[in-house]
Amino acid sequence: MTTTFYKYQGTGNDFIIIDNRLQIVNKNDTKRIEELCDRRFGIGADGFILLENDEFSDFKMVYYNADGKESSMCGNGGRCIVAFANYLGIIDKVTKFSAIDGLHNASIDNGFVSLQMGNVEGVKVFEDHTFLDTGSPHHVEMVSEIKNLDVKTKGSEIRYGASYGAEGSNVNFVEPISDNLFSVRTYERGVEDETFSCGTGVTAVALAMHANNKTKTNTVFLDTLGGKLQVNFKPSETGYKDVWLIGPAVQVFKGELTW
Ligand SMILES: N[C@@H](CCC[C@H](N)C(=O)O)C(=O)O
Repeated sequence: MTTTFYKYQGTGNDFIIIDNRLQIVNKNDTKRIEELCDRRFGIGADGFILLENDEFSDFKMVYYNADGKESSMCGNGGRCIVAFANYLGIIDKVTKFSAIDGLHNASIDNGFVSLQMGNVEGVKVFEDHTFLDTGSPHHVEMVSEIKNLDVKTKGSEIRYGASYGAEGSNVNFVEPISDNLFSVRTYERGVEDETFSCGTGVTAVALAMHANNKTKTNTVFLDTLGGKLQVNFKPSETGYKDVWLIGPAVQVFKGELTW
């Protein structure tokens, strides 16, 4: 069967997106999804996303990592699917959609998508790193000379390290540029490599920098390999609330694929 697919990118984190409102995709075909995400034998992407109907909101996002397995929340994917829903005419400028971690408010203006992330509780600050869940699990570690870091090697050691067990964690390295701007590089589980940007990752970095008193502002800018993102938040009694991830989401091309 032939299906139209769309390629989107959000600060260089790239996704294959399919309108699956008619349930045309075999969601258990892990091997096919992995093949499509392969950069040499497929279309190439960090993740694969289905847009589906939802009973309680405008649409549902189903997210798979490049390894073909369904995973936890994807912030950049969330921003891209909002742009896709707007392109399809399912939504106008403001929406509420459902993802694996619950309902998300979002809006789109001039190609920029603001996505409300879930409240974050239980930020764990350790001596040399911070761990928190922003819809996906994130290890945040401060480094110097981030430009020269071997993110793939160092990230995979931590991701597979004893403390994160079989589930693993995404791993973010961060270097302050000023008190509200941080340079970030991320190793993503399920891609098993550095990606150009990770939305739940930069959200985790912004909150971790606040929890560690590295910033005093509630608006933080993050420089990634693929561009700049903004995270707004408010401290709550148990963590952070009103957390918003803001940045561009771009349709790159569309094509046809067969299942
Ligand atoms: N790129 C994503 C994160 C996707 C999920 C992650 N790889 C995981 O499995 O935890 C983002 O933008 O948040």
